[in-house]
Amino acid sequence: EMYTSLLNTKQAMSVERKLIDYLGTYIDQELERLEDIKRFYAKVSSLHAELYNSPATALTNPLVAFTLIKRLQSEWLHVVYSNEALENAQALRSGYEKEEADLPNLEDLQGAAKGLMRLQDVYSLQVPGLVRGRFQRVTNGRSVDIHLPAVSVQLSGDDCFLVGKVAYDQEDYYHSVQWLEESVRLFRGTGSKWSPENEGTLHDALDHLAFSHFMETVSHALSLSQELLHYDPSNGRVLQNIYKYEKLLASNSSKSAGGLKRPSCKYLRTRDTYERLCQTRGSQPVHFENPQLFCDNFANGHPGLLLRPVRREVLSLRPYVVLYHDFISDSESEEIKQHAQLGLRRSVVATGDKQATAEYRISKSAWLKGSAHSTVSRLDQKISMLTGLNVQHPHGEYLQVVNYGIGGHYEPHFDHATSPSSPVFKLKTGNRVATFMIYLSSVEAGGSTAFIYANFSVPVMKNAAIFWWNLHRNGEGDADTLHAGCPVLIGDKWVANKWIHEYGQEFQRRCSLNPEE
Ligand SMILES: O=C(O)CCC(=O)C(=O)O
Ligand SMILES: [Fe+2]
Repeated sequence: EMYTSLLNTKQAMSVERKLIDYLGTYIDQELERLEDIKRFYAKVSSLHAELYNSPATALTNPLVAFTLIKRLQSEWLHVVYSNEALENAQALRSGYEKEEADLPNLEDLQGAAKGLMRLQDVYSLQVPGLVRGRFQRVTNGRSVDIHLPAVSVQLSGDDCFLVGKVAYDQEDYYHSVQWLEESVRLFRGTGSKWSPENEGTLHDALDHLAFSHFMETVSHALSLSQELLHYDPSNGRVLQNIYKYEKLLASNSSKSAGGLKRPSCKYLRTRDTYERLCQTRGSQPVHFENPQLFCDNFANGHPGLLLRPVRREVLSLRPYVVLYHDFISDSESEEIKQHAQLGLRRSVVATGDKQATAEYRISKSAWLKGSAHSTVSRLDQKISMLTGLNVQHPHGEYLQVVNYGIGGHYEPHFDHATSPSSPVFKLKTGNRVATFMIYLSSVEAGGSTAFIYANFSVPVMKNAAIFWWNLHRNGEGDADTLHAGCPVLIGDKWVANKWIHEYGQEFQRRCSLNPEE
């Protein structure tokens, strides 16, 4: 699952470098082989040009006759039945096979394509812009670059075909139409010139695009007719049409088609806010408007922090969210990422009493124990000094280091358990009362942490950390903490989570029966 973490995608780059070397060797050998064949061709054809005028005399020379017979008995045979082409191809293939275990699989490709479509949606990016390597949005009828990446590439007709096909196979005609339109445009532009690397052709793209348009139109027709039926419930003609449209859709689709709307609207209730917060950071906390939001140098009265207090910024009171600037140093960040590398596995989420992967959390994560790494244990101490909380296992979970991949994200969620059977309770130290999250990297664009109901988002700020309470003082989950990691638009985002549990904090955070606190 190389698309779920940029670290793995980086490793893919070195695999391709090796493949480039194999192909280079192959081309050299094939050119040499063709040179040899050309030499034979030139030899034989020039002999014929010389002797053609007088073949009868020429063959009276036994040397000429002998070489003719030899060529026809043996030389041509060797040239025509040479194994060299096969041997060269075989060498190329065996090089490729050596790397096969490290190559992305179909799931990676589909995951990467879905990542692109996610970025398209969340950041309202235009497909024609993306295809030209630009990150653009339409504002007041004009395409505006929302970010200029340091490096970029243009996509080919086949690249777009693939993204469109991934959408198509999911019966997501909203996306397939947009990507296949671009594919058709680009394939037409190349005059259907054959390329050995391509999977699709203009024909394939047209075929898939036509069907996508058809499905889109029928479902549009269906939704318009349903609206009409709402105003005119006894209209028999409309009823009949609806029946026809539904039959058409059902015969061409296993699920009911999503139609013109964007698919996967599980989070529809919060989606618009989420996307707005990802795009614009929402209505950011404005300190002068609310004097209770402030910045200070904070030592928490702890001797360990007195000489080096941490710059604290209170971002929100409900829920209570604070940002600690420069909580960690560059070298500590690098060390943590280094330690985590080998342990990175696809991130999971709690579903019932189990842990499972999910589309709504695309990243890889690793757990680091303080007892195994002195940097981690120093961070634990510093978190403890700042928050006054007991973060020792099992009162705090091990440090979870997360690396996001292509369009990697974590859709709106709670960090605390919302069901009594949640795996969070396995530690037997209660629910996750607080979250301390450290940003171990910066990003070029995207990837903010969005607090949906609180209506603000925190941009990725390298070495800073945010802290918030997940639970009210009465132990109930605080619904206002609903938050998300926005998809990373450009960059390599790393965070580390320290989840602190209820038990062990009884004297640091007193409980209360007041559900407001
Ligand atoms: O990456 C982020 O900004 C948020 C991550 C998060 O909420 C989590 O890992 O629980
Ligand atoms: Fe979270």
